[in-house]
Amino acid sequence: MMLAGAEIVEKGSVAFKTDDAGNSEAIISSGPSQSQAKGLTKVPTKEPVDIQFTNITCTVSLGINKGSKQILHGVNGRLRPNQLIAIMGPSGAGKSTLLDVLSGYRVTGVGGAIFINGRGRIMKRFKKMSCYIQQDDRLQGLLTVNENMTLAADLKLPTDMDKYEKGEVIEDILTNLGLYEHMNTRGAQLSGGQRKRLSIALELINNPLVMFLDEPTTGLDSSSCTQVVQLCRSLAHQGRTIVCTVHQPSASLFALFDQVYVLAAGRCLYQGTTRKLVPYLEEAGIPCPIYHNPADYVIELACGEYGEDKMSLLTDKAENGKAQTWLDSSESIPTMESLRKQYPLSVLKEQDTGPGSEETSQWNQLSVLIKRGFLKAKRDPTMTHLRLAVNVVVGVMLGSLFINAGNEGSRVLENYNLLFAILMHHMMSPMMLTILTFPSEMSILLKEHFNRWYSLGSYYTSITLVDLPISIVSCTIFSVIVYAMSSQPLDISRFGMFLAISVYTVLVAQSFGLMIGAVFNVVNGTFLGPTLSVPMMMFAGFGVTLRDLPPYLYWGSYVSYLRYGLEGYIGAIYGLDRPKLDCNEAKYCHYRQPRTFLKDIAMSPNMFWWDIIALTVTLFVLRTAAFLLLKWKLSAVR
Ligand SMILES: Nc1ncnc2c1ncn2[C@@H]1O[C@H](COP(=O)(O)OP(=O)(O)OP(=O)(O)O)[C@@H](O)[C@H]1O
Repeated sequence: MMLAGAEIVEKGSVAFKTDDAGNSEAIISSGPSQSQAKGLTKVPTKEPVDIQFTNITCTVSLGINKGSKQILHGVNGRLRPNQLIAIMGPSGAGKSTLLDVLSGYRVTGVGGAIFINGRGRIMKRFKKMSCYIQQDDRLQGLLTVNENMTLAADLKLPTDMDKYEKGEVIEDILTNLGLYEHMNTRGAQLSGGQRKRLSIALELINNPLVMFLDEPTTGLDSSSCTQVVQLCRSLAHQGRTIVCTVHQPSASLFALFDQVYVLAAGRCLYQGTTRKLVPYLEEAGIPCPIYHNPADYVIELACGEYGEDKMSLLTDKAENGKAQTWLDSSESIPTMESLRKQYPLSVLKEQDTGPGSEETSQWNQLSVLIKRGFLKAKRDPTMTHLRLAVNVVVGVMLGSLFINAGNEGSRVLENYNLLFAILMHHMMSPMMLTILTFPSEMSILLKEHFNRWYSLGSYYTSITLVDLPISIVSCTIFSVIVYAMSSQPLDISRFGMFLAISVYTVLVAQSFGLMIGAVFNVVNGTFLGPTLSVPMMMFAGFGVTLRDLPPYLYWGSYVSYLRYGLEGYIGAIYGLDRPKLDCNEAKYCHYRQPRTFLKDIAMSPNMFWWDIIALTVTLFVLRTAAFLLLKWKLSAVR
């Protein structure tokens, strides 16, 4: 039991003091890193945001015939402005779920009501004033801190602001967050604490009034934890409502929060100030032992270490979050009605008539995203450098293996194998590269799109446009090498046809990879990509000619883009009435006449333009399907 007047000091930075009336209060001494975020000059000028939530439930489906699971059981609460609020609780208590629900990130299976300044939450309006920073730092690792900030400013600040004004905002934020000295460090090279601060800095650019942070201290050492929480505290005291989930804070860290919301198995055990937690527990008849960190004690209670009955006792006492007696200045907390009067609808008119879902126009988003895409491509060793290198190496290898096979009548079958090998190369490398790299891009897309940086349409168009020149350049390098080394006919129109088919195959394969990467994770995608490509190869007309395909399987040749690719190559190399081939290397030269070969493989040399049309339609269908799947995925994860 805590004695009146007793003082417990942990790590020299915080003291919990109980006065004669039994009120406990945390005293923060000048611990480390008090200097962060002394105050942004660009403080909120809009009204602070008061959040109230009632009877929040969240149920998730466990799969077909496996039923469902309720994570949140009708919790209630009040999140006041100017407060740094911690959602605490043992692992699995539902902290992240509650944060997902409050931020609007999770919508499926959610019940209850959320009120913003006394009115029912309208998501479009709420998203304009809030941001959500998830646990894993989803940053552009290839870009420096300054580049990350500049691009975010270009996407989130009005386009009529000049670069000097934007620069001032960036400087202000970076200086306050202690990142100014690391301006030129790439995201991937920052420490955990710096990455966390950069995640916060990026969202601060458009000055949100409400910030949700999922476990901002996880994985950080105690000094970085204090820095990050100090920073959040300073930002909250500038008029923001900041809500974080935390696992088990030390006493000193705990004292930095203004308000705590304790969850246990989806129910609220306590909602109130950090100072009032000890008296609350005392009043409930389960006092915090002396020399015990109250944060640790309440988590132990929430874990059920002192019995299930204590948990129910606390849930009843907190009325599952309805009780507001333990909040700061509880007697003067405005009612919903008075909040509505304080913020009349006419005040909201300005917010509602502002820019649409995103801060800037689609054109601006597209141009900024293209700029970012090219910057990343320039530095990305996998997507660009390795891709170019692979095309050169594979080109030289195939060229050496099939050297001079293109104009020799006795080596026509070898040349046919070469054309199929080229097709495989153009199918596998872009498809696998996309399947392997896109899921990591996906997590960044989810965060940035949710926080209204840009629309999905702008993002999708930008990745398509950025990749196009890289695909064309690498394909051209490969084609020149292979075409020359294997001595294919020296005719510019034939080479043009060969190159066009190659580029189309790369683009179609990449779109196929994008469809898989948008829906599946790396492991499943790596399995599915090659597996689904096998039927495409079967129906290409290479192993089994199109003539020999059973009639009931003929449809397969229409959906296989490899069929159009192979037929297009044949048209380019052996079509256009190609004259007799040389027969220098063998006495018997069965395929001296290209016509004989075309008859044997059952392919028409005059289908080139049909093949191009078929590949164009396939490309359009797959690109549209990938976009729709991406759109579905963005809503399905929520
Ligand atoms: N989509 C889901 N399907 C099934 N169970 C889920 C799903 N999402 C969350 N859960 C379960 O709900 C419970 C609460 O999860 P949540 O992530 O909110 O907990 P938490 O308190 O944030 O935990 P931690 O501190 O470990 O991150 C956990 O038991 C989790 O397994």
